[in-house]
Amino acid sequence: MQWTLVVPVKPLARAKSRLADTAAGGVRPGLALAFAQDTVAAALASTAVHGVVVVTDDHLAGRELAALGARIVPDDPQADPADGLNAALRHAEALLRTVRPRSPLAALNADLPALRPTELTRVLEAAAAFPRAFLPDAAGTGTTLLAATPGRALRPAFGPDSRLRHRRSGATELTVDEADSVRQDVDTGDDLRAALALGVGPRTAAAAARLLIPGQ
Ligand SMILES: Nc1nc2c(ncn2[C@@H]2O[C@H](COP(=O)(O)OP(=O)(O)OP(=O)(O)O)[C@@H](O)[C@H]2O)c(=O)[nH]1
Ligand SMILES: C=C(OP(=O)(O)O)C(=O)O
Repeated sequence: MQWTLVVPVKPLARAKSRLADTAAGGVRPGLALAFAQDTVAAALASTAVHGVVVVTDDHLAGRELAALGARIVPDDPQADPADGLNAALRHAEALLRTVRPRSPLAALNADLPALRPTELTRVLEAAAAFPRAFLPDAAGTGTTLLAATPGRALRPAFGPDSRLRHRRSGATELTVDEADSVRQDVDTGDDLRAALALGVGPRTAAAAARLLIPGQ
């Protein structure tokens, strides 16, 4: 099964607020962009991925991620800002259904800088067995990937406690061995250290080196 992935990217100036104690305001946008670049590059390298659609209103992120091979669509201009992420995913899903109605679709967070293509392939292959399925994040309360096979709606419920909400929505919780890099989202300084220990992509490695080693 060849998946289309939808990767949501919040405007970089507002991104990664929970990393404030690790990265100052001036460097956070660049770090968030590096996470998204490494996530999208790894996703495009998965043999189970047909293409990546980035949903974002951020012009710089759109330009840089298009350069990697992603297609860019804007957020829903009518959306309630309180539900920005899920509204953006539903909007991209609706657009995609008109272009590729029979494609399996998965939403993937943009903050997975350690993502390995082979591990993503493993997760998508597991998801193919269920109408809707999701992967909990490393912290155990959130979600990093939500998948829907052809003919099924994603029905995204990302945000605080999304693991519970996705489970209650009837999606199957995936248990996949050797998929730590797909679970390791980065919201906090501890998450960033865990991702660095797993091994991050080149853009995050460069951005983190500037961050953690002053003067470099
Ligand atoms: N297109 C789009 N993506 C969003 C929006 N809000 C969040 N995202 C993306 O959704 C994923 C999870 O985002 P959040 O955890 O809500 O935000 P974050 O910037 O990663 O971190 P915090 O600011 O610390 O909450 C990331 O890939 C974000 O870039 C939105 O309003 N529009
Ligand atoms: C939006 C989510 O991700 P994060 O952990 O980045 O808040 C989520 O887990 O549903």
